[in-house]
Amino acid sequence: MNGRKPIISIENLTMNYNGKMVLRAIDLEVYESQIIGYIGPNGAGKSTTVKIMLGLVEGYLGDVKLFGKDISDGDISYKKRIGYVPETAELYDNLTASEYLTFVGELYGIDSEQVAEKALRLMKMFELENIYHSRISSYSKGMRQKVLLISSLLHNPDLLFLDEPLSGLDANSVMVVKEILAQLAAQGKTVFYSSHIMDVVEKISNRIVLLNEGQIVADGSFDELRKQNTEGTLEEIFNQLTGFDKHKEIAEEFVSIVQEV
Ligand SMILES: Nc1ncnc2c1ncn2[C@@H]1O[C@H](COP(=O)(O)OP(=O)(O)OP(=O)(O)O)[C@@H](O)[C@H]1O
Repeated sequence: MNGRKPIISIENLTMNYNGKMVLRAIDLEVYESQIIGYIGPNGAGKSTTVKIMLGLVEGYLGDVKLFGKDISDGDISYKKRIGYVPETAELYDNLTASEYLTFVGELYGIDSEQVAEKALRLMKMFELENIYHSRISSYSKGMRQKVLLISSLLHNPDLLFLDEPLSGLDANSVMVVKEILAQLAAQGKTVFYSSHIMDVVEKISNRIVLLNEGQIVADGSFDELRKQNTEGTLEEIFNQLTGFDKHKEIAEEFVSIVQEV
């Protein structure tokens, strides 16, 4: 792609859990400034792919390179260039956001005063400065999500992995976060984004990768996917490419069981 080097380069990635093939020879190259919407049915293998890239899952076959270096070569310095927002995070409830974010920033080697100040400024942008010194246990779901997002960005990473990053956010906050991601990408950052919310993926990603049963079954911009498929929305393309057309029957049967009393 224009002679640029890929930020993520995955070749022939195969993963097997106790004899069950979860990833089947995936090839994927991701370039800077791309916002990848990584989608697929439950159990398709999305989290497994991300966890392998984060160095959290071993035992895979194939090659995974981040920033041009093989992640299995023992040098984990690449992790300093990565930010990660997991779907379900272990936030330390008994800490305040100030304590938590300072702690995370220090892990990334940022001076504690500097990180505390940066974290407070970022909290202010989300109108959370008043609770900066309150325990996270008192936060709402959306507030926690914002703290997680801030924590993933404190060290100004080049590659951001996000799992349902808009989960729990109100409509206004969604607009802000979508814009933040777009602007980060415009600055040359790469965003790898897993979500089940199709209309958000449709709008936010400049490239969509659809995984089904451990294989990539579609890869392109939303417009490209729409041209290749007869269906209109991303939700409909998703249904079509994953061979799912039973939502009405399933709902009818479900409701009829509910009514059996
Ligand atoms: N540690 C594990 N041990 C055994 N099997 C696992 C493990 N982790 C995941 N799997 C299996 O691998 C498959 C893919 O799981 P994965 O979590 O990657 O899917 P996903 O696409 O992220 O799904 P979801 O949309 O539900 O989050 C599933 O069948 C799951 O049961």
